[in-house]
Amino acid sequence: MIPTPIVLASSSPRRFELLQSLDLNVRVVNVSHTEIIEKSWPTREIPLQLAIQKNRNAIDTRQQGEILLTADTVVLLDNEILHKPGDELEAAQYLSRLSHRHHEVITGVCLRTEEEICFSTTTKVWMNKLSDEAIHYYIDRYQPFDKAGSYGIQEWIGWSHISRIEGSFSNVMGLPTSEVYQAVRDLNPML
Ligand SMILES: Cc1cn([C@H]2C[C@H](O)[C@@H](COP(=O)(O)OP(=O)(O)OP(=O)(O)O)O2)c(=O)[nH]c1=O
Repeated sequence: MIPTPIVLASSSPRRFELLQSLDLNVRVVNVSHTEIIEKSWPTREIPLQLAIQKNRNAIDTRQQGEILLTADTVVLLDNEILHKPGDELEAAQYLSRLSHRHHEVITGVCLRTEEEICFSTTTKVWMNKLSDEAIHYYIDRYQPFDKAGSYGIQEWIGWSHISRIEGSFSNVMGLPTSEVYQAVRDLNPML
């Protein structure tokens, strides 16, 4: 396999690990991006638009052949976006809203060389009932303030309280790996 160089403009350690698991050659560049959500965007399109916005705003240090990759993950519940919680109270509110029902996780991804491939992927997630005790235990121990919807499927709460998903697991963690791999191949036929 020819290691295609990916320039990851993201501060998410999960995205870095997931890309590395694809045996791709990844380097990370700093991001200092403020997300601006425009009112005209349909709710379900927000993660895609944010991924595109992050891509446009990233400081482009690409060498020839490198692919600039950006992404954005949100939780969608009752047509409302749950981003990262601002504090413990909001984290607890999000988790009690997610308890005992299903929701969607949408990740927008944007890859750019001379061409651009941008798309979004949706995963449905079924959360069991979360007691107040479980919610407070999870927030205290795992501090999920860097996670959309205040939870990590890859952490205790996911292993113990998520009964089912429909779609990609890695998408919930921040990157739909098989679709990213296909897009990388489409941009680089040498792979
Ligand atoms: C729902 C869920 C989200 N997440 C994470 C993925 C993302 O890192 C984060 C959502 O925040 P994002 O705004 O998508 O990404 P980020 O701020 O971490 O990184 P950057 O904008 O620099 O690329 O939530 C999990 O790790 N597990 C989960 O189960």
